[in-house]
This record gives sequence, structure tokens and C-alpha cells, in this order.
Amino acid sequence: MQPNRHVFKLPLVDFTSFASSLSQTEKLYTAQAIHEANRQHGFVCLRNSGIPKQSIEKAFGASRTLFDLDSSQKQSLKQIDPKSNTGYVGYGREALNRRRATDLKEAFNVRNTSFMDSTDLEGTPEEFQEATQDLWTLLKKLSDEYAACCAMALDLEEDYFSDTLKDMDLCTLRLLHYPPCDESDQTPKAGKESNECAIRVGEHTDFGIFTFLFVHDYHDESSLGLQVKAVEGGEIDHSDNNVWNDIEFDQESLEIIDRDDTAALIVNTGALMARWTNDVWRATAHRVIVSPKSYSSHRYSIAMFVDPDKETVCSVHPKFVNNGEEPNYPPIKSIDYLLMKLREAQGESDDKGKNKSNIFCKCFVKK
Ligand SMILES: O=C(O)CCC(=O)C(=O)O
Ligand SMILES: [Fe+2]
Repeated sequence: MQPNRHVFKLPLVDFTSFASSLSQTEKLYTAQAIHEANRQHGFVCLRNSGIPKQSIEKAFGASRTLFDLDSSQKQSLKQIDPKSNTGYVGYGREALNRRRATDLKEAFNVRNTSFMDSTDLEGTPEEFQEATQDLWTLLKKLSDEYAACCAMALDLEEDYFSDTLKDMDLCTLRLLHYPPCDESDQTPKAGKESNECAIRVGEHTDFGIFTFLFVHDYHDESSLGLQVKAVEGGEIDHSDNNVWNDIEFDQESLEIIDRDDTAALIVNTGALMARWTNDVWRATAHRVIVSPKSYSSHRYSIAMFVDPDKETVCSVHPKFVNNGEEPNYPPIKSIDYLLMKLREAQGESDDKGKNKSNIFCKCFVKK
């Protein structure tokens, strides 16, 4: 039995009005729902995203073929290096939470083609390049639409966020695979930071504006494991009194998203958005546990981390600061923020100058 098991029902928001350029009145209705979800939870399920379901399936197919390669083939793929932030991340090489054991996952990062080398995808399966680039293009469009929706939701100028996504030079499309775990890994001990708790991805908040997340397949128990924790403000709470909520889709939600023509996805607010809004919108800590129902299954997900362009200065917008009060955060450049998070992830004892080249790497890569 799991102690403190709570289920979090994601709010479903229909995105048709932005995905199909409907009227301002309809968009405003959607934007208000997004505002409520991000203010209260920092997590939402966007349905009718405009992204064809086949494109997601194609990307998951390519992901499965890639991670099915044998280990010598995976070793000959381009290995992720902090400078390019592109390529293969081997199993157990990262820890999104440095206070824990390494994450039980492998991954492959793809970036905007203009920031990738022609050799970066060498050795990937035949369909991989087309599937990931198609998905990138679709998610770029969705980023612009969601950025416009966020601006409307917060009553800011229409281009307030989309102006920061012109180059998408820090954005990453990441394919993730969580291989089956041993039986002994299946019992997370809630609230413990130590290595005894088997976790597929350690507790963290995403760094950027927002993250798009597809989990394969919502109907199957293998998709389980994502948990969220509500926190005050935008940073991780390391206290031991954690109550974690399992993200699950109930039957009714599943029937709704099955009937939709285009794909549903999870969207969560990143820490820079929490800073921009002075914590009016939350960057909610989350993790992926080894779910007792599915520890022996493969789990696949695809995340698009949408980060503001490198040179963007992220300052708390004055409308979120009450008269006479100080903003919760000083202004910071997008790239400096990523660097700062990296230093945090690598611990105080590291030589800070040495890590300068790691500015594209969002998380700790084990040597
Ligand atoms: O795989 C998932 O469901 C979530 C992964 C995640 O939160 C991350 O990589 O930042
Ligand atoms: Fe995350």
C-alpha cells in the first residue's frame, strides 16, 4: 500500500480557439481557463491542440525504434555534450535532483535544425529525423499560439511572450524512455530525499516559460508515474513533508480526448514564467516515480522545453508587483538563468568557471 496517495485530476482546457484562429471572444474564454489552471496548479491538459495524433504516434514510433537499438549502436550515436545539448543521454547519466540517485531513464535531445550539425542525427533510425523535425515544426506553431494565449490570460501585450521565441535557440525536444525496473524498485518511500526511493526522474521544476509533455499511452498503466506537488512560489521545496499527487486521467477525460480530432497534451509552467509573473503562475515541482502498477513496463514520453531566446531579459512584469512592494526576483537573462540552475544542480564545490561551457545543458550530466 502506498501512503498518502492522492490523485490529481488535470483540468482539461479546449484549445480549439487558438489552434484554429477563432474569434477574440472565444480565445478570451480559453485564456481565462488557462489562467485559472496555471494560477492554481501550474499544470493543465490542453485538448484539441491542433497537433495531428498521427504525428505524435510517428514520433513515439521513432523513439521506440531508437531506444530499441543495442547498446553499442547507442554508444555510436552522437552523445549529448553540454555545448550543443543535442544527442543521446545514456541510462543513469542525469539527475534532475542532485540530492538523489541518478534518474532511471535514457533520452535523446533534438534542437532547432539551425542549431544542429548535419552529423548530429547520424546512426538514428531512418524515420527519426523526419518524425522529430515534423513534430518540432508543429510544436513551434503551438508554442506561438500558447504564448499568445498566456499573454491574453495575463492581460499583457499580445507579443509579450512570443517575441521571446523568435529563434528558439534554447528550446529542446526531448524523447524519453524509462526501461522496466526491478521489483525491488517499485515501492517509493514518500517524502524521502535519499537514494532508497526509486524514482525515474527526481523532483524538479522546469526552467523555461512552459513545457509541452506527451506521455504514451494514457490508456495504459505504463504511462503512470508522473506526480506533482503544489508549492508556494516557483522553486523546489526540499522539505520532507511532501504530499505528492498522481496525475491520472479518469474515464471521462479519456473518452473526451479520444473523441477529439487532434492530440491532447500536458502543459506545465516553467520557473521563468513564475518569475515573470512574480509567482502569480506557479512552476510546480514534479517527478516521475516507479509506479507499483507499472514498474515492469517501458514508459515513453516526449517533452518540448520552451525556453526564452538566449538574450531575453526576464524581469517581473510591474503589473504583478503591488505598490510599495519589491518584486520577488531581480531581472535575469534567459541564458544566465539556465547557467545558474546548472550550477545549483552541480553543487557548490564545482569550479564555476569550468562550467561555463555547460550553458546549454539543462541538467547535471554525470561524468
Ligand atoms: O516523463 C515525464 O512524464 C516527465 C519528465 C520531466 O518532467 C522532465 O524531463 O522534465
Ligand atoms: Fe519536468
